[in-house]
Amino acid sequence: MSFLSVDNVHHSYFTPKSATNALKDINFEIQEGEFISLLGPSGCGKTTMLSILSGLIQPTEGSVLIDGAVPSSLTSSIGYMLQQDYLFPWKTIEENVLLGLKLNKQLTAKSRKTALNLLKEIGLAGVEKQYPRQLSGGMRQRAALVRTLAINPKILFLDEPFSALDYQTKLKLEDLVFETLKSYKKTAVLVTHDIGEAISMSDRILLFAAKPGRLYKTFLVPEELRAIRPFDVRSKEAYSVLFQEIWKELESLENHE
Ligand SMILES: Nc1ncnc2c1ncn2[C@@H]1O[C@H](COP(=O)(O)OP(=O)(O)OP(=O)(O)O)[C@@H](O)[C@H]1O
Repeated sequence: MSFLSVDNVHHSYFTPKSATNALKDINFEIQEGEFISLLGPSGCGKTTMLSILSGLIQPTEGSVLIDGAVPSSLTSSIGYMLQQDYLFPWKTIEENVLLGLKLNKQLTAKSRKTALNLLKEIGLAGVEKQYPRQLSGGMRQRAALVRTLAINPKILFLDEPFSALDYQTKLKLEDLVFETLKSYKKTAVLVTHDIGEAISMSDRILLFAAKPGRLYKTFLVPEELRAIRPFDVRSKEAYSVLFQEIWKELESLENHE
């Protein structure tokens, strides 16, 4: 059995005057430890898919199972990393990082030590007593990642977590997040508009199309690219080949709109 399964999911948004078919006939599976990207044009249902996977909304039809259970956004088995870091400005980095543990009643001497060690591992030693405003955007996103990992979630949902960062910081953080998630053997689903980011971080890419939102095509990232860090992936020939292939599919989708 797969770690995560999506069976015949449909989702529509209803307003008094209209109904939007946001997702139609979605079926896919994810294995434990896999890194999957959801890629596609604006409005193809990526965010809706992520909200359904994380239990934030219920699909109009169909079902999702994660580790045998219906996902719930209220459990600590699901972690998020979003475009904004959502650190509390009045709390120190240490307090922010430990907050999830506290709220989930998981804060012990051991879990505290693990979280603070992770902060060091991720290059944030010495900022524990500082406030978010004293840190750069990239450092704040790293702190947000530690806060997410501290609760030891079974799966992480990453909703364009690098899109608000400058290009250099984004590339560095892609490497760091990739290496951290691989070393902790985490399953992850990334929503992105960036083909390069999807190829360099993922094991598989699910390309969605719009109107109605649907899973259009799946791309398996070649083994040789999966074994190396994202920055190095970008200089490989297999990367350029896959980039062109996905680009052409996106262009043909736009021409059919
Ligand atoms: N709360 C809502 N009410 C009504 N329609 C919605 C709602 N949220 C999304 N939609 C519609 O559902 C469709 C899918 O939207 P969704 O945000 O999931 O796509 P997306 O691929 O994440 O887009 P983007 O890349 O622009 O963020 C779009 O047509 C959108 O307008």
